[in-house]
Amino acid sequence: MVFRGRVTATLLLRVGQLASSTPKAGSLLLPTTSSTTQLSPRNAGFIRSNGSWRSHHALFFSQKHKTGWSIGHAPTITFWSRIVSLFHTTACSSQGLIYNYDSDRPPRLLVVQPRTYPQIILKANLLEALRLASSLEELRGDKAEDDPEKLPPYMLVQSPESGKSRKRRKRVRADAYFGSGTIENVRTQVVVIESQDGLDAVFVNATLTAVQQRNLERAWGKPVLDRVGLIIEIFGAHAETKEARLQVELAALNYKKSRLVRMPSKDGRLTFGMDFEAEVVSARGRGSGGGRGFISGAGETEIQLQRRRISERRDRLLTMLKEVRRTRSLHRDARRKHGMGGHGNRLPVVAVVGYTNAGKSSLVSALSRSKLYIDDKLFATLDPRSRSVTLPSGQSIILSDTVGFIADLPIQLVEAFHATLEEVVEADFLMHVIDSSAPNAEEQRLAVLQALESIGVTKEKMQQCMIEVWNKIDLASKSPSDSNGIKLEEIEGGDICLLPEANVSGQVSSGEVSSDDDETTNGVILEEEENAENHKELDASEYTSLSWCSDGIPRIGISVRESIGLKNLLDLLDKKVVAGPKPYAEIEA
Ligand SMILES: Nc1nc2c(ncn2[C@@H]2O[C@H](COP(=O)(O)OP(=O)(O)OP(=O)(O)O)[C@@H](O)[C@H]2O)c(=O)[nH]1
Ligand SMILES: [Mg+2]
Repeated sequence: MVFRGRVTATLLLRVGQLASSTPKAGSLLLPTTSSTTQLSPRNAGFIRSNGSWRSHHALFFSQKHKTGWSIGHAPTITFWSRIVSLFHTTACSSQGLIYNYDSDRPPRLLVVQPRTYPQIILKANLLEALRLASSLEELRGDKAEDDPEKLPPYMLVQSPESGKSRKRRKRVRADAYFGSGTIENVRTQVVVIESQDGLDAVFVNATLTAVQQRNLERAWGKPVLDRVGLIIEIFGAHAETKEARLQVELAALNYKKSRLVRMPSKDGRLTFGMDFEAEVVSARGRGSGGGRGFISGAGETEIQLQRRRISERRDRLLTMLKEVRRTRSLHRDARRKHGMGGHGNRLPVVAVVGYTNAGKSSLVSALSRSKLYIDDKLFATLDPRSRSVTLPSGQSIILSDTVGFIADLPIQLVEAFHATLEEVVEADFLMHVIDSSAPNAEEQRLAVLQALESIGVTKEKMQQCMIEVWNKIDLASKSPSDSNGIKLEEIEGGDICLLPEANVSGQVSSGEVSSDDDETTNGVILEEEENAENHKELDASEYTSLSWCSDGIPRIGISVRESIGLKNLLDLLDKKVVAGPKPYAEIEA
């Protein structure tokens, strides 16, 4: 047995060959994927008497590494259990990064979705919001999307940013984002849901300023998470490696820095931080020391102190990240030069990019015949993983699975994950995976292209080095969002609250709530028709063979799940890699 490093951080255990059998209640599980195995709160656990996992950490691991479990022999259990309980204690006390929830009891959220037009985009946005909200729920072990009844309650509300007419747009209220009618409608629903099922927080699927967030929290009497905050929180919950955890913490710090608010601390004193029912104050206005005006400056105001603390932590994180990245970069270079089938030659790297949940990891796994972590949830992959693949011509390449993008990707995450995303910028070729079954596939495609541009991938590189892979063509003709227990028929009225189907009775209250909306429906229909042209459902058969986008990027339709089109894709990739970076039309000519 070998112990290295600090006990609370990482414990490396040499796990012997343990008896392998069906897990029994009370057994301690240890992963045995290799002789040296990392034991952390997420990869060791007990089985309860009813057969379920004792904690979500263990469940997390069990989902992720379906192979390689062993059951410890009885005499070793007491020893191991002490170690494991130590980790459980550490893990169970951990909290969210942005919003202080107990990781053992992720928050129950009410999703507030501002309306977007046309309806198909609203459907897609709402589905995404629900998936984001249930990402934290999944930590409990429930898979909300498998069961519509477990979807969080949601409300469709008037959007100040995308009203039905140009006149209504840009009416975002600087102090509270929404209009007073909408705020009141949400408040009513918060009270109803709270009294029935309990409610911890409200998730607004939009980007809010600190002041807007604080005022909404006051109006609704609940903590409010905006899109950026929730995405960072989900990254935090899914981060596994040291680098990912450091990067997420950095993103959370960047987010918090711009949102320092005054709040009651545990001892009742008002202090600065990020929390519910806090008060935004200016740096000078209410500082505990330093006086006012030109005589200020003696000592440090409270907000300065908090900012300094954040900056110091940020510097520490950056130093730690630098070290972790240096090691990873050395490994990467070694792998490129010698590792996978090379004779000292650098293998071409193909970065697999795309919207989150498009099927990137599934594709890399299928092409390389290896097992990467695949899950039907947003941001399943946070660390780049590389696998080698031999193309039909005999040329070997490295496929690099990457973190997924999302529309309105928080800038804090882009900055923090800079090094991870650098792999994409440096890659020789890009394989852009698109979920062709998504109702807003085209919007997702554009969001990814925009994100790629923002991290430094030039348009020229996209045209010369990219292949578009339209995945999930087995689903493209179905409409998955319709079967998710989401009801949208009633969106023509005012703000509506919809609960998951099992609870809907008596809760659909479009007639009872007041509305900010003073529009006639004429404008809606016209605009929807105009836009609908651009958002036609995809016809799967269109893409089963190679075709070209208008900008010259080759696109091909596949289904990883049904193994359709994978051979064609390899042939296309082969052509592209052998020809080198040039527009596909030139390769064909
Ligand atoms: N129906 C269908 N499902 C697929 C296909 N390819 C992948 N999936 C499913 O899509 C879900 C997401 O797959 P992943 O490979 O984890 O997606 P990803 O793009 O790596 O997602 P992130 O890492 O979260 O960004 C999983 O449930 C897969 O089983 C396909 O061709 N057809
Ligand atoms: Mg993935």
